[in-house]
Amino acid sequence: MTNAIQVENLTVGYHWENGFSIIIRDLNLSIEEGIIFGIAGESGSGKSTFAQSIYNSLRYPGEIESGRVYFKGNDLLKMSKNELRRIRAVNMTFIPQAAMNALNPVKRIGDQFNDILEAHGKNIVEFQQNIQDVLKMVRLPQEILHNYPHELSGGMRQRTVIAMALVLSPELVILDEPTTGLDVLVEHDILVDLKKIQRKKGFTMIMITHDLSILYEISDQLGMMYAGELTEYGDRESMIKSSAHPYNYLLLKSIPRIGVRKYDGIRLTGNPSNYDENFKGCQFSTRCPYKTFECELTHPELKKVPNENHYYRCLRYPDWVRDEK
Ligand SMILES: Nc1ncnc2c1ncn2[C@@H]1O[C@H](COP(=O)(O)OP(=O)(O)OP(=O)(O)O)[C@@H](O)[C@H]1O
Repeated sequence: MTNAIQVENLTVGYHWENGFSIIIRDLNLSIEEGIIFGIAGESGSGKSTFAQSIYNSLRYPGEIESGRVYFKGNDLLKMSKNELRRIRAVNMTFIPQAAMNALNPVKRIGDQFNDILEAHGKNIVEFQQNIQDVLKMVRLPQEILHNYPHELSGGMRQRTVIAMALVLSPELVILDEPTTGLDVLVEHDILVDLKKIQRKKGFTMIMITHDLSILYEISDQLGMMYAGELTEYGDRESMIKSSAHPYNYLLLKSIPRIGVRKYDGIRLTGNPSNYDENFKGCQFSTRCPYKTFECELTHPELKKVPNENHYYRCLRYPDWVRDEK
């Protein structure tokens, strides 16, 4: 299996008046080509920082302290601005949070498509068919090319942004909360369509969202982020059937399901915290209902669930599962 992207020992933080705070510590992850990899976690866990870091688009006060991010064998973090410009949109693309609000308000959509093509030295006439194809894929009428962004609904603007990101057929698409601000049905439709497009085109998709239910619906593999660390990641089925980390388990339990009696077991309480450099134990232990004394002292190493493509950082697995029962 070839990797679309390989992240090694990534440590990222933000400068502030009194120093530098680490937000992501020593993160390692390989994402296979051609899959949808979802990343979930509560607000502030570092998902956006991670996405911007692997696209090498993190700006001050953010700074990548160390690490490597290999894409097609090259370390993205070592590339010059020109090299990055060459591969962005063409080989890999990033749809940041609230991207639909970043459409140019005074330019027609068609002209904005043309700007992308021009910026990458493509022949605008030759690529008109590509524009028509991607609009069809995201289920937008060709007429919107004559519209200004304000003439479109939020859902249509978001579909437009996705079409623009796909027009040059990138191999890797990173989406950060692609449907924030849209109503639930529109959000669901767009993400289901995105999965269909991904399957048809075969690109690798990394999708970040706090919406665990949709993430579990569309991802092939997924990871849970907590305080700047991946607490658990792996194949979707294994993550659903046998959560190895209490964080994933309790978040899954918190998803309300129609027709299913309300879960009345142990719940996730407390607020998420940032990565705490001075704390040597498991970052989740301050909220973990299954913790023991040891969890507060020892940082859990990454372990593998036997016979599964499924990894976790928990000192108490599988003991905590027995406690739950
Ligand atoms: N521009 C910034 N300056 C200083 N600190 C920042 C900045 N952006 C993020 N942070 C810090 O990094 C932490 C992680 O932020 P990040 O946006 O990566 O989290 P997230 O998981 O994507 O959250 P959300 O789901 O709310 O977007 C924040 O809690 C904050 O402490």
